[in-house]
Amino acid sequence: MMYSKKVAPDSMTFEALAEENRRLRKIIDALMDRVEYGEAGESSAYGVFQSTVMLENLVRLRTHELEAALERNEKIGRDLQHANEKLAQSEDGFRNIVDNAPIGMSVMDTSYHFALVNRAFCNIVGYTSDELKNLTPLTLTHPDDLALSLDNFERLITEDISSYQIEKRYIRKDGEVVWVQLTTSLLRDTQGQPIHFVAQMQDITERRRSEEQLRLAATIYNSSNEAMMITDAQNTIVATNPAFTALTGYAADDVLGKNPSVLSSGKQDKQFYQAMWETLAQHHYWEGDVWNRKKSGEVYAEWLSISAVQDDDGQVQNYVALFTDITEQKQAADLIWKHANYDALTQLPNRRLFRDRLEQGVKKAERNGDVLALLFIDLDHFKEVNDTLGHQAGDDLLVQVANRITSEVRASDTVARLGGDEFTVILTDLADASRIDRVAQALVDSLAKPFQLGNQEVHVSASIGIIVYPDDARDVHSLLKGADKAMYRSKSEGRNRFTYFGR
Ligand SMILES: Nc1nc2c(ncn2[C@@H]2O[C@H](COP(=O)(O)OP(=O)(O)OP(=O)(O)O)[C@@H](O)[C@H]2O)c(=O)[nH]1
Repeated sequence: MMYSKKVAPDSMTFEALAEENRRLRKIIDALMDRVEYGEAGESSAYGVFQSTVMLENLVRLRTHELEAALERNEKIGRDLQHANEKLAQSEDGFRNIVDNAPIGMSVMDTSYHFALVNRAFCNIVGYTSDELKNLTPLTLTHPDDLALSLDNFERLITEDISSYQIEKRYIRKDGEVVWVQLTTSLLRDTQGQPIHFVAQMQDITERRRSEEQLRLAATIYNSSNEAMMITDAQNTIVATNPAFTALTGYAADDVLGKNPSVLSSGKQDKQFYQAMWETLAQHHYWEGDVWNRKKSGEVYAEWLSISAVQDDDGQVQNYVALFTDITEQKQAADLIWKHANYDALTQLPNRRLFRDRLEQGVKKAERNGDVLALLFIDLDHFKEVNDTLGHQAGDDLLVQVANRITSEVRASDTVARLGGDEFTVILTDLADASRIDRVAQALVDSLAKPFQLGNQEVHVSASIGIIVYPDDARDVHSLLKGADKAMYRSKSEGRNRFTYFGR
Protein backbone atom coordinates (compact mmCIF):
# COMPACT_ATOMS: atom_id res chain seq x y z
CA MET A 1 0.00 0.00 0.00
CA MET A 2 1.46 3.33 -0.90
CA TYR A 3 0.47 5.27 2.22
CA SER A 4 2.12 2.83 4.71
CA LYS A 5 4.48 4.24 7.32
CA LYS A 6 7.00 1.87 8.93
CA VAL A 7 7.08 2.04 12.73
CA ALA A 8 10.36 3.73 13.76
CA PRO A 9 12.59 2.17 16.49
CA ASP A 10 12.00 3.59 19.96
CA SER A 11 14.18 6.70 19.73
CA MET A 12 14.17 7.24 23.55
CA THR A 13 15.74 3.82 24.06
CA PHE A 14 18.53 4.52 21.57
CA GLU A 15 19.17 7.91 23.07
CA ALA A 16 19.33 6.44 26.56
CA LEU A 17 21.86 3.88 25.35
CA ALA A 18 23.96 6.49 23.65
CA GLU A 19 23.85 8.60 26.79
CA GLU A 20 24.91 5.59 28.84
CA ASN A 21 27.85 4.94 26.50
CA ARG A 22 28.90 8.55 26.69
CA ARG A 23 28.65 8.42 30.49
CA LEU A 24 30.82 5.26 30.68
CA ARG A 25 33.38 6.76 28.32
CA LYS A 26 33.67 9.80 30.60
CA ILE A 27 34.12 7.64 33.71
CA ILE A 28 36.81 5.55 31.99
CA ASP A 29 38.56 8.68 30.77
CA ALA A 30 38.42 10.20 34.27
CA LEU A 31 39.81 7.02 35.85
CA MET A 32 42.57 6.80 33.24
CA ASP A 33 43.45 10.41 34.01
CA ARG A 34 43.65 9.55 37.67
CA VAL A 35 45.92 6.58 36.97
CA GLU A 36 48.23 8.72 34.87
CA TYR A 37 48.17 11.43 37.52
CA GLY A 38 48.91 8.88 40.37
CA GLU A 39 51.79 7.34 38.52
CA ALA A 40 53.34 10.73 38.04
CA GLY A 41 52.57 12.31 41.48
CA GLU A 42 51.53 11.64 45.01
CA SER A 43 49.22 8.62 44.53
CA SER A 44 50.15 5.37 46.25
CA ALA A 45 50.27 1.91 44.63
CA TYR A 46 47.37 0.89 46.88
CA GLY A 47 45.35 3.83 45.68
CA VAL A 48 46.04 2.83 42.12
CA PHE A 49 45.08 -0.72 42.88
CA GLN A 50 41.89 0.43 44.60
CA SER A 51 41.04 2.64 41.69
CA THR A 52 41.72 -0.19 39.25
CA VAL A 53 39.46 -2.59 41.16
CA MET A 54 36.73 0.09 41.33
CA LEU A 55 37.17 0.76 37.67
CA GLU A 56 36.97 -2.92 36.78
CA ASN A 57 33.82 -3.30 38.90
CA LEU A 58 32.31 -0.28 37.32
CA VAL A 59 33.22 -1.48 33.82
CA ARG A 60 31.72 -4.93 34.59
CA LEU A 61 28.59 -3.31 35.95
CA ARG A 62 28.24 -1.04 33.01
CA THR A 63 29.00 -3.85 30.57
CA HIS A 64 26.12 -5.79 32.12
CA GLU A 65 23.90 -2.80 31.87
CA LEU A 66 25.01 -2.30 28.28
CA GLU A 67 24.33 -5.95 27.45
CA ALA A 68 20.90 -5.67 29.08
CA ALA A 69 20.23 -2.50 27.09
CA LEU A 70 21.33 -4.23 23.87
CA GLU A 71 19.08 -7.13 24.67
CA ARG A 72 16.23 -4.69 25.26
CA ASN A 73 17.08 -3.05 21.96
CA GLU A 74 16.99 -6.41 20.18
CA LYS A 75 13.59 -7.09 21.67
CA ILE A 76 12.46 -3.70 20.50
CA GLY A 77 13.78 -4.60 17.06
CA ARG A 78 11.83 -7.86 17.10
CA ASP A 79 8.73 -6.04 18.29
CA LEU A 80 9.20 -3.57 15.50
CA GLN A 81 9.49 -6.30 12.90
CA HIS A 82 6.40 -7.94 14.31
CA ALA A 83 4.53 -4.64 14.20
CA ASN A 84 5.65 -4.07 10.61
CA GLU A 85 4.53 -7.56 9.65
CA LYS A 86 1.15 -6.88 11.21
CA LEU A 87 0.96 -3.61 9.39
CA ALA A 88 1.84 -5.32 6.13
CA GLN A 89 -0.89 -7.86 6.83
CA SER A 90 -3.49 -5.20 7.53
CA GLU A 91 -2.24 -3.33 4.47
CA ASP A 92 -2.80 -6.48 2.38
CA GLY A 93 -6.21 -6.85 3.97
CA PHE A 94 -7.05 -3.27 3.14
CA ARG A 95 -5.81 -3.73 -0.43
CA ASN A 96 -7.93 -6.84 -0.68
CA ILE A 97 -11.02 -4.96 0.48
CA VAL A 98 -10.41 -2.12 -1.96
CA ASP A 99 -9.68 -4.52 -4.80
CA ASN A 100 -12.81 -6.54 -4.22
CA ALA A 101 -15.07 -3.60 -3.45
CA PRO A 102 -18.20 -3.65 -5.60
CA ILE A 103 -17.72 0.01 -6.50
CA GLY A 104 -14.99 1.37 -8.72
CA MET A 105 -12.21 3.15 -6.80
CA SER A 106 -9.25 5.11 -8.01
CA VAL A 107 -6.63 7.40 -6.55
CA MET A 108 -4.99 10.05 -8.71
CA ASP A 109 -2.17 12.44 -8.06
CA THR A 110 -2.71 16.12 -8.65
CA SER A 111 -1.56 15.77 -12.25
CA TYR A 112 -4.44 13.28 -12.69
CA HIS A 113 -2.26 10.17 -13.02
CA PHE A 114 -3.66 7.03 -11.56
CA ALA A 115 -1.80 5.96 -8.44
CA LEU A 116 -4.24 3.24 -7.50
CA VAL A 117 -7.18 1.58 -9.20
CA ASN A 118 -9.29 -1.34 -8.07
CA ARG A 119 -10.76 -4.22 -10.03
CA ALA A 120 -14.28 -2.76 -10.24
CA PHE A 121 -12.87 0.42 -11.77
CA CYS A 122 -10.91 -1.63 -14.33
CA ASN A 123 -14.12 -3.51 -15.19
CA ILE A 124 -16.08 -0.29 -15.61
CA VAL A 125 -13.61 1.28 -18.04
CA GLY A 126 -12.43 -1.99 -19.61
CA TYR A 127 -8.69 -1.32 -19.09
CA THR A 128 -6.21 -3.28 -16.96
CA SER A 129 -4.51 -1.49 -14.06
CA ASP A 130 -1.25 -1.57 -16.07
CA GLU A 131 -2.91 0.08 -19.06
CA LEU A 132 -4.39 2.72 -16.78
CA LYS A 133 -0.90 3.76 -15.62
CA ASN A 134 -0.52 5.56 -18.94
CA LEU A 135 -3.99 7.09 -18.87
CA THR A 136 -5.77 9.74 -16.85
CA PRO A 137 -9.43 9.98 -15.91
CA LEU A 138 -9.67 12.89 -18.32
CA THR A 139 -8.48 10.86 -21.32
CA LEU A 140 -11.16 8.29 -20.47
CA THR A 141 -13.88 10.91 -20.13
CA HIS A 142 -16.51 11.33 -22.83
CA PRO A 143 -15.72 14.59 -24.71
CA ASP A 144 -19.11 16.04 -23.80
CA ASP A 145 -18.40 15.59 -20.07
CA LEU A 146 -14.79 16.81 -20.13
CA ALA A 147 -15.53 20.42 -19.21
CA LEU A 148 -17.72 19.32 -16.31
CA SER A 149 -15.01 16.97 -15.00
CA LEU A 150 -12.23 19.54 -15.26
CA ASP A 151 -14.39 22.14 -13.58
CA ASN A 152 -15.05 19.81 -10.68
CA PHE A 153 -11.37 18.92 -10.20
CA GLU A 154 -10.64 22.63 -10.28
CA ARG A 155 -13.29 23.40 -7.69
CA LEU A 156 -11.95 20.73 -5.35
CA ILE A 157 -8.54 22.40 -5.46
CA THR A 158 -9.59 26.03 -5.36
CA GLU A 159 -12.77 25.97 -3.34
CA ASP A 160 -13.50 24.73 0.08
CA ILE A 161 -15.42 21.63 -0.85
CA SER A 162 -14.38 18.22 0.34
CA SER A 163 -16.06 16.19 -2.40
CA TYR A 164 -18.41 16.42 -5.35
CA GLN A 165 -20.79 14.00 -7.01
CA ILE A 166 -21.64 13.94 -10.72
CA GLU A 167 -23.02 11.57 -13.32
CA LYS A 168 -20.71 11.39 -16.29
CA ARG A 169 -19.63 9.18 -19.16
CA TYR A 170 -16.40 7.32 -19.78
CA ILE A 171 -15.45 5.80 -23.11
CA ARG A 172 -14.52 2.20 -22.45
CA LYS A 173 -11.55 0.56 -24.12
CA ASP A 174 -14.00 -1.26 -26.46
CA GLY A 175 -15.47 2.12 -27.47
CA GLU A 176 -18.73 1.65 -25.57
CA VAL A 177 -20.03 4.55 -23.51
CA VAL A 178 -20.45 3.81 -19.83
CA TRP A 179 -22.34 6.06 -17.42
CA VAL A 180 -21.02 6.36 -13.86
CA GLN A 181 -22.14 8.07 -10.71
CA LEU A 182 -18.90 9.52 -9.44
CA THR A 183 -17.89 10.92 -6.06
CA THR A 184 -14.48 12.57 -6.00
CA SER A 185 -12.73 13.97 -2.95
CA LEU A 186 -9.37 15.60 -2.40
CA LEU A 187 -6.82 14.58 0.21
CA ARG A 188 -4.55 17.33 1.53
CA ASP A 189 -1.38 17.10 3.63
CA THR A 190 -1.04 18.68 7.08
CA GLN A 191 -0.08 21.96 5.43
CA GLY A 192 -3.29 21.83 3.40
CA GLN A 193 -1.50 21.06 0.13
CA PRO A 194 -3.45 18.79 -2.26
CA ILE A 195 -1.95 15.31 -2.50
CA HIS A 196 -4.46 12.96 -4.04
CA PHE A 197 -7.87 12.81 -5.61
CA VAL A 198 -9.87 9.82 -4.45
CA ALA A 199 -12.75 8.73 -6.68
CA GLN A 200 -15.51 6.20 -6.11
CA MET A 201 -17.94 5.29 -8.85
CA GLN A 202 -20.80 3.06 -9.75
CA ASP A 203 -21.81 1.89 -13.21
CA ILE A 204 -25.28 3.38 -13.80
CA THR A 205 -25.47 2.68 -17.55
CA GLU A 206 -28.50 0.40 -17.12
CA ARG A 207 -30.31 2.93 -14.97
CA ARG A 208 -29.57 5.73 -17.46
CA ARG A 209 -30.78 3.50 -20.29
CA SER A 210 -34.06 2.80 -18.45
CA GLU A 211 -34.42 6.50 -17.71
CA GLU A 212 -33.80 7.22 -21.38
CA GLN A 213 -36.45 4.70 -22.36
CA LEU A 214 -38.86 6.16 -19.83
CA ARG A 215 -38.23 9.63 -21.22
CA LEU A 216 -38.82 8.33 -24.72
CA ALA A 217 -42.00 6.56 -23.63
CA ALA A 218 -43.19 9.76 -21.94
CA THR A 219 -42.50 11.72 -25.12
CA ILE A 220 -44.41 9.23 -27.22
CA TYR A 221 -47.20 9.18 -24.64
CA ASN A 222 -47.53 12.94 -24.61
CA SER A 223 -47.00 13.69 -28.27
CA SER A 224 -48.82 10.74 -29.80
CA ASN A 225 -51.84 11.35 -31.98
CA GLU A 226 -53.25 8.16 -30.60
CA ALA A 227 -55.41 8.55 -27.51
CA MET A 228 -54.07 6.55 -24.57
CA MET A 229 -55.77 5.53 -21.41
CA ILE A 230 -54.12 3.43 -18.71
CA THR A 231 -56.16 1.64 -16.09
CA ASP A 232 -55.07 -0.39 -13.08
CA ALA A 233 -55.88 -4.06 -12.48
CA GLN A 234 -59.33 -3.02 -11.17
CA ASN A 235 -59.89 -1.10 -14.42
CA THR A 236 -59.78 2.30 -12.78
CA ILE A 237 -58.34 5.02 -14.99
CA VAL A 238 -54.88 6.04 -13.72
CA ALA A 239 -53.53 8.02 -16.69
CA THR A 240 -54.59 9.59 -19.96
CA ASN A 241 -52.59 11.52 -22.56
CA PRO A 242 -53.29 14.84 -24.33
CA ALA A 243 -54.60 13.01 -27.43
CA PHE A 244 -57.20 11.35 -25.18
CA THR A 245 -58.42 14.79 -24.11
CA ALA A 246 -58.39 16.06 -27.68
CA LEU A 247 -60.50 13.12 -28.87
CA THR A 248 -62.96 12.60 -26.02
CA GLY A 249 -63.12 16.13 -24.63
CA TYR A 250 -62.44 14.75 -21.15
CA ALA A 251 -59.50 16.33 -19.28
CA ALA A 252 -57.41 13.88 -17.26
CA ASP A 253 -58.94 15.18 -14.03
CA ASP A 254 -62.44 14.45 -15.34
CA VAL A 255 -61.76 10.73 -15.63
CA LEU A 256 -58.89 9.82 -13.28
CA GLY A 257 -60.14 7.36 -10.66
CA LYS A 258 -63.19 6.49 -12.77
CA ASN A 259 -64.12 3.43 -14.80
CA PRO A 260 -63.72 3.65 -18.61
CA SER A 261 -67.48 3.09 -18.82
CA VAL A 262 -67.79 6.90 -18.54
CA LEU A 263 -67.07 6.79 -22.29
CA SER A 264 -69.68 4.15 -23.01
CA SER A 265 -72.26 4.99 -25.67
CA GLY A 266 -74.51 2.05 -24.81
CA LYS A 267 -74.19 0.87 -28.44
CA GLN A 268 -72.38 -2.30 -27.43
CA ASP A 269 -74.24 -4.85 -25.34
CA LYS A 270 -73.10 -6.81 -22.29
CA GLN A 271 -72.06 -9.78 -24.41
CA PHE A 272 -69.70 -7.57 -26.42
CA TYR A 273 -67.78 -6.49 -23.30
CA GLN A 274 -67.90 -9.98 -21.85
CA ALA A 275 -66.25 -11.39 -24.98
CA MET A 276 -63.69 -8.57 -24.89
CA TRP A 277 -62.68 -9.36 -21.27
CA GLU A 278 -62.51 -13.05 -22.00
CA THR A 279 -60.09 -12.40 -24.88
CA LEU A 280 -58.03 -10.08 -22.67
CA ALA A 281 -57.85 -12.68 -19.91
CA GLN A 282 -56.76 -15.36 -22.39
CA HIS A 283 -54.47 -13.49 -24.79
CA HIS A 284 -53.75 -10.25 -22.87
CA TYR A 285 -54.70 -8.34 -26.01
CA TRP A 286 -57.90 -7.23 -27.70
CA GLU A 287 -58.63 -4.95 -30.63
CA GLY A 288 -61.75 -3.89 -32.45
CA ASP A 289 -64.28 -1.16 -33.26
CA VAL A 290 -66.13 0.48 -30.41
CA TRP A 291 -68.75 3.18 -30.42
CA ASN A 292 -68.12 5.56 -27.53
CA ARG A 293 -69.48 8.88 -26.36
CA LYS A 294 -67.53 12.15 -26.04
CA LYS A 295 -67.93 14.56 -23.13
CA SER A 296 -70.11 16.62 -25.48
CA GLY A 297 -72.48 13.65 -25.87
CA GLU A 298 -71.44 13.03 -29.49
CA VAL A 299 -71.15 9.36 -30.35
CA TYR A 300 -68.02 8.42 -32.26
CA ALA A 301 -66.40 5.26 -33.55
CA GLU A 302 -62.92 4.33 -32.37
CA TRP A 303 -60.44 1.66 -33.30
CA LEU A 304 -59.41 0.39 -29.91
CA SER A 305 -56.57 -1.91 -28.89
CA ILE A 306 -56.09 -2.97 -25.28
CA SER A 307 -52.98 -4.66 -23.89
CA ALA A 308 -52.81 -6.19 -20.44
CA VAL A 309 -49.49 -5.40 -18.73
CA GLN A 310 -48.37 -8.16 -16.40
CA ASP A 311 -45.79 -8.24 -13.61
CA ASP A 312 -43.09 -10.92 -13.33
CA ASP A 313 -45.58 -13.28 -11.67
CA GLY A 314 -48.01 -12.93 -14.57
CA GLN A 315 -50.46 -10.82 -12.54
CA VAL A 316 -52.14 -8.09 -14.56
CA GLN A 317 -51.04 -4.71 -13.29
CA ASN A 318 -52.43 -2.36 -15.91
CA TYR A 319 -54.44 -2.21 -19.07
CA VAL A 320 -53.15 0.12 -21.77
CA ALA A 321 -55.82 1.24 -24.20
CA LEU A 322 -54.88 2.99 -27.45
CA PHE A 323 -57.55 4.37 -29.73
CA THR A 324 -58.15 6.58 -32.73
CA ASP A 325 -61.29 8.18 -34.04
CA ILE A 326 -62.49 6.20 -37.05
CA THR A 327 -65.94 7.74 -37.33
CA GLU A 328 -65.20 9.22 -40.74
CA GLN A 329 -63.65 6.04 -42.12
CA LYS A 330 -66.52 4.07 -40.69
CA GLN A 331 -69.07 6.42 -42.24
CA ALA A 332 -67.28 6.25 -45.58
CA ALA A 333 -67.10 2.47 -45.38
CA ASP A 334 -70.76 2.32 -44.39
CA LEU A 335 -71.64 4.51 -47.37
CA ILE A 336 -69.67 2.32 -49.74
CA TRP A 337 -71.32 -0.77 -48.29
CA LYS A 338 -74.75 0.85 -48.60
CA HIS A 339 -74.11 1.80 -52.22
CA ALA A 340 -73.04 -1.72 -52.95
CA ASN A 341 -75.98 -3.36 -51.23
CA TYR A 342 -78.98 -1.03 -51.37
CA ASP A 343 -81.09 0.43 -54.12
CA ALA A 344 -80.54 4.19 -54.18
CA LEU A 345 -84.13 4.97 -55.24
CA THR A 346 -86.19 2.90 -52.80
CA GLN A 347 -83.53 2.25 -50.12
CA LEU A 348 -84.45 -1.43 -50.32
CA PRO A 349 -81.77 -4.15 -50.47
CA ASN A 350 -80.57 -4.53 -54.07
CA ARG A 351 -80.05 -7.70 -56.10
CA ARG A 352 -76.69 -8.39 -54.46
CA LEU A 353 -77.90 -8.12 -50.86
CA PHE A 354 -81.08 -9.98 -51.80
CA ARG A 355 -79.00 -12.94 -53.05
CA ASP A 356 -76.97 -12.88 -49.79
CA ARG A 357 -80.13 -12.84 -47.71
CA LEU A 358 -81.67 -15.63 -49.77
CA GLU A 359 -78.52 -17.74 -49.32
CA GLN A 360 -78.50 -17.08 -45.57
CA GLY A 361 -82.24 -17.78 -45.38
CA VAL A 362 -81.87 -21.09 -47.21
CA LYS A 363 -78.99 -22.15 -44.93
CA LYS A 364 -80.94 -21.23 -41.83
CA ALA A 365 -84.09 -22.99 -43.06
CA GLU A 366 -81.98 -26.04 -43.89
CA ARG A 367 -80.43 -26.01 -40.42
CA ASN A 368 -83.69 -25.56 -38.61
CA GLY A 369 -85.91 -27.60 -40.93
CA ASP A 370 -87.94 -24.45 -41.67
CA VAL A 371 -90.01 -23.48 -44.67
CA LEU A 372 -89.09 -20.39 -46.74
CA ALA A 373 -91.07 -18.71 -49.49
CA LEU A 374 -89.73 -16.52 -52.28
CA LEU A 375 -92.14 -14.08 -53.96
CA PHE A 376 -91.23 -12.51 -57.30
CA ILE A 377 -93.24 -9.30 -57.96
CA ASP A 378 -93.38 -7.50 -61.33
CA LEU A 379 -95.60 -4.48 -61.85
CA ASP A 380 -98.16 -4.65 -64.64
CA HIS A 381 -97.98 -2.02 -67.41
CA PHE A 382 -95.51 0.10 -65.48
CA LYS A 383 -93.98 1.24 -68.75
CA GLU A 384 -97.15 3.26 -69.42
CA VAL A 385 -96.60 5.37 -66.30
CA ASN A 386 -93.16 6.31 -67.52
CA ASP A 387 -94.45 6.93 -70.99
CA THR A 388 -97.44 9.06 -70.00
CA LEU A 389 -96.28 10.84 -66.83
CA GLY A 390 -92.52 10.78 -67.28
CA HIS A 391 -89.61 8.97 -65.66
CA GLN A 392 -89.75 11.01 -62.44
CA ALA A 393 -93.38 9.98 -61.89
CA GLY A 394 -92.33 6.40 -62.57
CA ASP A 395 -89.63 6.75 -59.89
CA ASP A 396 -92.14 8.15 -57.40
CA LEU A 397 -94.42 5.24 -58.09
CA LEU A 398 -91.57 2.74 -57.52
CA VAL A 399 -90.87 4.34 -54.11
CA GLN A 400 -94.55 4.09 -53.15
CA VAL A 401 -94.66 0.46 -54.32
CA ALA A 402 -91.61 -0.32 -52.17
CA ASN A 403 -93.32 1.20 -49.11
CA ARG A 404 -96.56 -0.71 -49.72
CA ILE A 405 -94.76 -4.04 -50.08
CA THR A 406 -92.70 -3.41 -46.94
CA SER A 407 -95.78 -2.54 -44.93
CA GLU A 408 -97.40 -5.89 -45.79
CA VAL A 409 -94.57 -8.06 -44.37
CA ARG A 410 -92.75 -8.49 -41.06
CA ALA A 411 -89.52 -6.68 -40.28
CA SER A 412 -87.77 -10.07 -40.24
CA ASP A 413 -88.78 -10.69 -43.88
CA THR A 414 -86.64 -9.28 -46.69
CA VAL A 415 -88.05 -6.94 -49.32
CA ALA A 416 -85.68 -6.17 -52.22
CA ARG A 417 -85.74 -4.38 -55.55
CA LEU A 418 -83.97 -6.33 -58.22
CA GLY A 419 -84.17 -3.48 -60.77
CA GLY A 420 -86.84 -1.81 -63.00
CA ASP A 421 -90.26 -2.71 -61.68
CA GLU A 422 -89.11 -6.07 -60.24
CA PHE A 423 -89.31 -6.69 -56.49
CA THR A 424 -88.81 -9.77 -54.32
CA VAL A 425 -89.93 -10.81 -50.86
CA ILE A 426 -88.35 -13.56 -48.77
CA LEU A 427 -90.77 -14.87 -46.20
CA THR A 428 -89.23 -16.74 -43.28
CA ASP A 429 -90.58 -17.89 -39.96
CA LEU A 430 -93.42 -19.74 -41.69
CA ALA A 431 -94.75 -22.01 -38.98
CA ASP A 432 -98.11 -21.48 -40.61
CA ALA A 433 -97.83 -22.02 -44.41
CA SER A 434 -101.11 -20.19 -44.99
CA ARG A 435 -99.26 -17.00 -44.23
CA ILE A 436 -97.75 -17.17 -47.75
CA ASP A 437 -101.20 -16.98 -49.28
CA ARG A 438 -102.25 -14.17 -46.98
CA VAL A 439 -99.19 -12.08 -47.71
CA ALA A 440 -99.42 -12.71 -51.48
CA GLN A 441 -103.08 -11.73 -51.56
CA ALA A 442 -102.44 -8.64 -49.41
CA LEU A 443 -99.70 -7.58 -51.80
CA VAL A 444 -101.88 -8.04 -54.88
CA ASP A 445 -104.68 -6.07 -53.21
CA SER A 446 -102.39 -3.32 -51.93
CA LEU A 447 -100.64 -2.77 -55.26
CA ALA A 448 -103.91 -2.73 -57.15
CA LYS A 449 -105.06 0.28 -55.18
CA PRO A 450 -104.60 3.66 -56.86
CA PHE A 451 -101.35 5.61 -56.37
CA GLN A 452 -101.28 9.38 -56.02
CA LEU A 453 -98.55 10.90 -58.19
CA GLY A 454 -98.77 14.66 -57.78
CA ASN A 455 -102.35 15.43 -58.61
CA GLN A 456 -102.67 12.32 -60.77
CA GLU A 457 -104.23 9.10 -59.59
CA VAL A 458 -102.52 6.15 -61.19
CA HIS A 459 -103.57 2.52 -61.35
CA VAL A 460 -101.14 -0.35 -61.72
CA SER A 461 -101.21 -3.89 -60.45
CA ALA A 462 -98.69 -6.65 -59.79
CA SER A 463 -98.06 -10.17 -61.00
CA ILE A 464 -96.50 -12.41 -58.36
CA GLY A 465 -94.72 -15.76 -58.68
CA ILE A 466 -94.20 -17.87 -55.54
CA ILE A 467 -91.81 -20.72 -54.85
CA VAL A 468 -91.40 -22.58 -51.55
CA TYR A 469 -88.27 -24.08 -50.00
CA PRO A 470 -87.80 -27.01 -49.60
CA ASP A 471 -90.91 -28.29 -51.42
CA ASP A 472 -90.27 -26.72 -54.87
CA ALA A 473 -86.50 -26.12 -54.90
CA ARG A 474 -83.56 -26.36 -52.50
CA ASP A 475 -80.89 -24.03 -53.94
CA VAL A 476 -80.80 -20.30 -54.61
CA HIS A 477 -80.51 -20.60 -58.38
CA SER A 478 -83.49 -22.95 -58.73
CA LEU A 479 -85.56 -20.86 -56.35
CA LEU A 480 -84.94 -17.72 -58.42
CA LYS A 481 -85.63 -19.46 -61.68
CA GLY A 482 -88.80 -21.06 -60.36
CA ALA A 483 -90.19 -17.83 -58.86
CA ASP A 484 -89.55 -15.99 -62.13
CA LYS A 485 -91.31 -18.72 -64.06
CA ALA A 486 -94.30 -18.60 -61.69
CA MET A 487 -94.46 -14.80 -62.05
CA TYR A 488 -94.64 -15.13 -65.84
CA ARG A 489 -97.50 -17.55 -65.40
CA SER A 490 -99.31 -14.82 -63.43
CA LYS A 491 -98.66 -12.41 -66.32
CA SER A 492 -99.82 -14.87 -68.92
CA GLU A 493 -102.91 -15.73 -66.94
CA GLY A 494 -104.12 -12.12 -66.84
CA ARG A 495 -101.83 -10.28 -64.34
CA ASN A 496 -102.93 -8.83 -60.96
CA ARG A 497 -102.57 -12.20 -59.25
CA PHE A 498 -100.18 -14.62 -57.62
CA THR A 499 -99.18 -18.08 -58.84
CA TYR A 500 -97.32 -20.85 -57.07
CA PHE A 501 -94.48 -22.59 -58.88
CA GLY A 502 -95.60 -25.91 -60.29
CA ARG A 503 -99.25 -25.38 -59.58
N1 LIG B 1 -89.07 5.43 -63.83
C1 LIG B 1 -88.30 4.37 -63.93
N2 LIG B 1 -88.49 3.47 -64.88
C2 LIG B 1 -87.73 2.37 -64.95
C3 LIG B 1 -86.67 2.19 -64.06
N3 LIG B 1 -86.03 1.02 -64.35
C4 LIG B 1 -86.70 0.49 -65.40
N4 LIG B 1 -87.71 1.31 -65.77
C5 LIG B 1 -88.66 1.10 -66.76
O1 LIG B 1 -89.61 0.15 -66.33
C6 LIG B 1 -90.18 -0.46 -67.40
C7 LIG B 1 -90.31 -1.93 -67.16
O2 LIG B 1 -90.86 -2.49 -68.24
P1 LIG B 1 -91.59 -3.89 -68.27
O3 LIG B 1 -91.75 -4.45 -66.93
O4 LIG B 1 -90.90 -4.68 -69.29
O5 LIG B 1 -92.96 -3.45 -68.87
P2 LIG B 1 -94.32 -3.31 -68.20
O6 LIG B 1 -94.88 -2.05 -68.79
O7 LIG B 1 -94.29 -3.32 -66.76
O8 LIG B 1 -95.03 -4.54 -68.82
P3 LIG B 1 -95.37 -5.88 -68.10
O9 LIG B 1 -94.34 -6.19 -67.14
O10 LIG B 1 -95.41 -6.85 -69.24
O11 LIG B 1 -96.68 -5.67 -67.50
C8 LIG B 1 -89.30 -0.08 -68.60
O12 LIG B 1 -89.97 0.86 -69.36
C9 LIG B 1 -88.10 0.57 -68.01
O13 LIG B 1 -87.56 1.61 -68.81
C10 LIG B 1 -86.46 3.19 -63.07
O14 LIG B 1 -85.57 3.11 -62.25
N5 LIG B 1 -87.29 4.26 -63.04
